Amino acid sequence: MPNKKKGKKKLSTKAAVAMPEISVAASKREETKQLDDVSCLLFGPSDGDTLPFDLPYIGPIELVDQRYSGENENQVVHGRGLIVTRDVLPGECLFVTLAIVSTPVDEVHRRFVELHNGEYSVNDTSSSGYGRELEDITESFLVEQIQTFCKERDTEDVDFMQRTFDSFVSQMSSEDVPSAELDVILADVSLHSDKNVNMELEEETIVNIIRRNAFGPDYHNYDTIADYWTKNADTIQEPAYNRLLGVYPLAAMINHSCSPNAIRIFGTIPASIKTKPLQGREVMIVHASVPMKKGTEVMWSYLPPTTPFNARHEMLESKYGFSCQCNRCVCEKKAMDGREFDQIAKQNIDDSSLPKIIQILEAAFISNSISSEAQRYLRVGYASIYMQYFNAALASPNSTESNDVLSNLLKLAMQLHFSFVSCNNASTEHLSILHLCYELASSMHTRAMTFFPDTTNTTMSQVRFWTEQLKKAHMIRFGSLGENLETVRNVMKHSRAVLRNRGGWYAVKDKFI
Ligand SMILES: C[S@@+](CC[C@H](N)C(=O)[O-])C[C@H]1O[C@@H](n2cnc3c(N)ncnc32)[C@H](O)[C@@H]1O
Repeated sequence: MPNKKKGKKKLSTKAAVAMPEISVAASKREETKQLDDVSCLLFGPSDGDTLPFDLPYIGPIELVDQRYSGENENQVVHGRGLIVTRDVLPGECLFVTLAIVSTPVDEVHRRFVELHNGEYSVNDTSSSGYGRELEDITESFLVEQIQTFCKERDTEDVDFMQRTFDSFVSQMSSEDVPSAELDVILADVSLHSDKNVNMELEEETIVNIIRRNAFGPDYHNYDTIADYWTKNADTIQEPAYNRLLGVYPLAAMINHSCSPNAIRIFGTIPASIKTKPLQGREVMIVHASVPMKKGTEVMWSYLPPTTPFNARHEMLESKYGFSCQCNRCVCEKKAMDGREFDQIAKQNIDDSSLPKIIQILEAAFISNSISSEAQRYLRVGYASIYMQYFNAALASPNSTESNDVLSNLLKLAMQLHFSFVSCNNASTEHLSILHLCYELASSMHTRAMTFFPDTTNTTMSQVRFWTEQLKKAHMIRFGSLGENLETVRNVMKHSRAVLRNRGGWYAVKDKFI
């Protein structure tokens, strides 16, 4: 994406191009009622055939363009981006946007199986190694779809998706797109196809656009999905996702921070609803994950938050072409200053050495007088080690030994939880930690009931504490979900099932029992 010049420019809000049924966003933006409950996009509308709100939903956000004005040469610029137009609280919905192209999971699965004729050389324990191949199939499928859109744009009856798509491609493939056209993306409606848009895109250009702007599976990576498919008799029973890769133009305007303030989930508009162009389409729902002051830029993380500093920088440079200057990076860089945390964390780790390594890490944070803010950021970067430790503790056979070990683990877990709250609140990895802590606490409670009945009050309050934290994190990520606690419970069950049974968050894929 071009970062041409520095400075910041707020865009004017022109009326949206008139589009039947769904062209409501820009012109009505000011009066739009805050959307709190998106559960109908996750579980279907209660009346079965109407959505209780218009889509796309544009909440308290505005698009800004930092490419063209040049006020301050030293200012860090991210190109185009979104800001909030008022103060917002965690869990508030910022927008719901529709995918303009996506790769339905059943079609990708069909191609994957076809390629192998249903035969794979895998063993039961290790990763199947088919992840890269699955990614290629998915990506080329998306390229095909985009090429089809490009070809069909000249026909008389160009539909809503094609117009939106034209607009998106024009924004992404040219260095010189006038700012005013950004309103089109914000409104999720499109330029008219007689605009000067180059649709003769090389495959390489499309792949570049996809790699920087399409959104892949949320809880998973391609390896875990390929593993699941190759080891489960070619079925895609109960997929936790309907598409593997999707392009959501408005979401593609969001810049990266390693300590983000927004979080996304995906949903599907039920096929049963009456509004035709929307039926069955994929949506992305974005919520604030921390409090934001009016004018703050909306940012999320392009990488798993558990990636340590050096690895994050390499990935952001090579894939997105920028060096991150977010608060977390600045803070961690200062704290690291020649210290070897990475070396400690990279030691040959087996289950028995985990407590020692964590002890050394924690001691190193303290002995080097690392600020508590930096400690939290660093801890999140090394969270995989903590997860491994908690998993190992859970996996150990029931014993009559005292609950002290588990209780110390929960103290550590608490620190990690608070670190996620101030660094990557309600992220997939945060939810994983919370599910795990809940299991640790339950396991402590079960042991206490059998061996230490005097302590069951304490252990029960631990279970309650972690249940509450789980609920809170889910309600930030998924929104208020109405007033129906059953919906919240379902969402918690869903994330737990995805993470636990279907090889979710990959850093814990081998265990998480
Ligand atoms: C998905 S796009 C985000 C929208 C982009 N700013 C634009 O104008 O199209 C990703 C690109 O935005 C820029 N970007 C995102 N986050 C950034 C950051 N923290 N610092 C510098 N550039 C960033 C990079 O050029 C990156 O390849």
